[in-house]
Amino acid sequence: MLFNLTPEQIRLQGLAREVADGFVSARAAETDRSEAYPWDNVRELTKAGLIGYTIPKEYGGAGGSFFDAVLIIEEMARVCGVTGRIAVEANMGAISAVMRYGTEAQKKMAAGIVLAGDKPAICITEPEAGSAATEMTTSAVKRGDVYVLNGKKHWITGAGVSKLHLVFARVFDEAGREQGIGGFLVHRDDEKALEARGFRIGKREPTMGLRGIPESEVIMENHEVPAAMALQPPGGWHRGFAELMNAYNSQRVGAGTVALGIAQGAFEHALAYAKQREQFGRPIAEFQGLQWMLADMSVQLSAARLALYNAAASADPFPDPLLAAQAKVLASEMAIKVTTDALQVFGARGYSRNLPLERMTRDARMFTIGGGTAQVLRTQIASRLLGWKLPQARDGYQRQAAKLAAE
Ligand SMILES: CC(C)(COP(=O)(O)OP(=O)(O)OC[C@H]1O[C@@H](n2cnc3c(N)ncnc32)[C@H](O)[C@@H]1OP(=O)(O)O)[C@@H](O)C(=O)NCCC(=O)NCCSC(=O)CCS(=O)O
Ligand SMILES: Cc1cc2nc3c(=O)[nH]c(=O)nc-3n(C[C@H](O)[C@H](O)[C@H](O)COP(=O)(O)OP(=O)(O)OC[C@H]3O[C@@H](n4cnc5c(N)ncnc54)[C@H](O)[C@@H]3O)c2cc1C
Repeated sequence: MLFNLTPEQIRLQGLAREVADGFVSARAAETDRSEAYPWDNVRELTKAGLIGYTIPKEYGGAGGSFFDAVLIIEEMARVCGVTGRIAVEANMGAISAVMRYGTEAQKKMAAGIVLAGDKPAICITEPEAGSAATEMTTSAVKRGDVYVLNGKKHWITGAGVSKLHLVFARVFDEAGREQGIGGFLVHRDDEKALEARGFRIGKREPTMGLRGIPESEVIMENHEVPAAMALQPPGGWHRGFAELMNAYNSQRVGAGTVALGIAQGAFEHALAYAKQREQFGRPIAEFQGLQWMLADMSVQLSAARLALYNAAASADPFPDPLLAAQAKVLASEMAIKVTTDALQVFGARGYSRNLPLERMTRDARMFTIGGGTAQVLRTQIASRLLGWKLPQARDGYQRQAAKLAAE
């Protein structure tokens, strides 16, 4: 075993499994069917201390590591992908960026919101800036002691249920000069009041899987954010995007872990069913065709788990970008294959909505897209392996040369 869990981690994993198997599992099918946010699960996780587990002790959390969070997430996702994703955003991504880069006041505010049961929303993607996130046009213009935000984000996980939002925007100073990309904290405590101040939730996407959590637009029209709520990483605005994305690597590992958990859950169902279902007068597990499928599933699960654990353990303070991207590509592609094969083991029953296999297959499909597509992450991996910048815009290399010449 490459990773020996500490006694505390074994306890944490056991607690997470108890909550997952004892409470979350029973509500997973209904969460998918109703497409309603599973507030009961959130309450149960909050009660167990699994929401905001990575928040430092001085701000009221357990001071857990990203590795600890991965243990929690895998257990939740094994039975319910949506709850796995909630555990990601309540421990990684936006909250981890605030806890690292925020002012005292920002940290206290964010910790209080999350520990009360909120899963923050991270608002990066725009209709015209998906993979090309640096082409975002949402602007934050300084005016006295506020920043005025204008723009539209879409596919924002939890928009409409989340209270804390970390909005990425292009920053301009009072003279209209561009400074870089930064983060802005918006607390949606009073929905109506915030709407009146130009921050509203737009239309919800009807999604293929992970249906219990909304994916919606976030629209900002002259929304004023106090300058005290600007999240400026230490390198300043011009390093803002790079440093915020560095924090985001934690969420990439988290997303990969949800994929792992879903696949692990599907595999466990398939293993049990193969021993129980009989055809030709014997258990289908006696057929070598299925034995090798089960063996391959376990091989892929082990590889993805090791890559994710390794990426999580590399955190200093955030997971290494290369390890995070490699682990997410491996886990997300593995989960599509493993859930599909697990469904196959069930034959027609797997295709029925009466069993969880079809839900797991739909849920697993997201992870080669959200959090950076598998294609874009491969380019990031290649860039770091080669030690080269690999600009993707047609004039990228010319722009790079001009920038170097100007420096
Ligand atoms: C980074 C990209 C948007 C490509 O854009 P560019 O080619 O314009 O940018 P780069 O020159 O590659 O990067 C600029 C700067 O940032 C640094 N960077 C970029 N990514 C990382 C990272 N992950 N970790 C650390 N640093 C990073 C990069 O090194 C550059 O810095 P230097 O100038 O070299 O010092 C594109 O590749 C990309 O990542 N697109 C995907 C966007 C994405 O992931 N969106 C996620 C939205 S949230 C979400 O989907 C939630 C779903 S979930 O399941 O949780
Ligand atoms: C369920 C779900 C939840 C999400 N949650 C959030 C969230 O909470 N917050 C948030 O900000 N965003 C979120 N997203 C958005 C997600 O980050 C984007 O979908 C993703 O970054 C890709 O952008 P896009 O969908 O616009 O695809 P595009 O960028 O339009 O890509 C389309 C296709 O082209 C390929 N492609 C694009 N550029 C390249 C390239 N240079 N090289 C090779 N191939 C390329 C892509 O891989 C993809 O196959 C979520 C998405 C999903 C599906």
